[in-house]
Amino acid sequence: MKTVVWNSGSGRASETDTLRTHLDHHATTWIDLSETSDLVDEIKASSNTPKSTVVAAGGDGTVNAVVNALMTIEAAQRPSMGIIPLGTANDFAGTLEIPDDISLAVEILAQEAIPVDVVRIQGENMERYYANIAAGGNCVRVSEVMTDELKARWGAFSYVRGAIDVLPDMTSYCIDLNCDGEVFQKLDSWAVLVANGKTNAGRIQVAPKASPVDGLIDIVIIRDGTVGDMIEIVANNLLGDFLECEQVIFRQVKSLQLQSNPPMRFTLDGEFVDREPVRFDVVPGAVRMHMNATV
Ligand SMILES: Nc1ncnc2c1ncn2[C@@H]1O[C@H](COP(=O)(O)OP(=O)(O)OP(=O)(O)O)[C@@H](O)[C@H]1O
Repeated sequence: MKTVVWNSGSGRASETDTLRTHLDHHATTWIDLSETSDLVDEIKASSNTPKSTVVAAGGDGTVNAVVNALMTIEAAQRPSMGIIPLGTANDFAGTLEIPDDISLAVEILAQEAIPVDVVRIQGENMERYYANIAAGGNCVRVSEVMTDELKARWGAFSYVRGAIDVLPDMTSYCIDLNCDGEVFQKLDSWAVLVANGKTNAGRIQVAPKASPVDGLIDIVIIRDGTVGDMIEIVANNLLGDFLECEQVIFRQVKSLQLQSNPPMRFTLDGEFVDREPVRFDVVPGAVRMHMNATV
């Protein structure tokens, strides 16, 4: 039994009809994320056994919504999860090596589901989950300047183009961190990434060593520096070894506590969160996902 959560606002939503032709014979319930007022209730009504599967047919925002709904279901009853990458960037699907081609992605749904980590994020009166990456600080400002027009014009380079726009006006955040007991105080920083998946903002490798099945979150802190330092980080990021840069702190941990002045805003799986997170914890193997078993 399958429930498909699709999203008429996702980048490749026009291909949902093709997906229907592949899945309709599986007695499938379809829920449009942008129409539903209570995704949790609808999922619980249609898929409430560990033998059922909830498929997120959309981008990272849709994956995020499904993960949060599934985490409200007791672990022993939690359905497995599949992903059909019908979004624009589909960063988490990329980490799980799920192909963009719909018929190939549907074939992956038949593979055995593997327990995948998710991350719990907490702040004042706020608790939620994400699958891929929480990006805070100036990354959020880059996301803000990334208009649809800029994305269409610059494609895969739109994030670099957005970073160049933000460069002259970067905010410096003074942060205190506790990474599994290792304490850092008053670090002047530009950005904090807390990663379960490897890529963000359109397949940019911001956490190349992250694995969603290792029981750890990858913390990447980009320290405050000069414009030259930032250009070096971006250039090394494109070449793939930026974790070695002097301006970068990299840790793999189970939990992170964070305080920032000024308060640091975050995006979770590409969507803005309105409250400041203060704690991140990996929840190992929380959701069984159909994926390429070699990941
Ligand atoms: N939980 C949610 N409820 C309602 N709408 C959502 C939710 N999450 C995301 N959206 C909105 O749905 C739209 C599409 O999101 P989605 O992330 O699935 O596709 P995308 O943006 O094309 O893909 P990607 O994030 O991979 O680039 C966005 O406008 C997003 O703001």
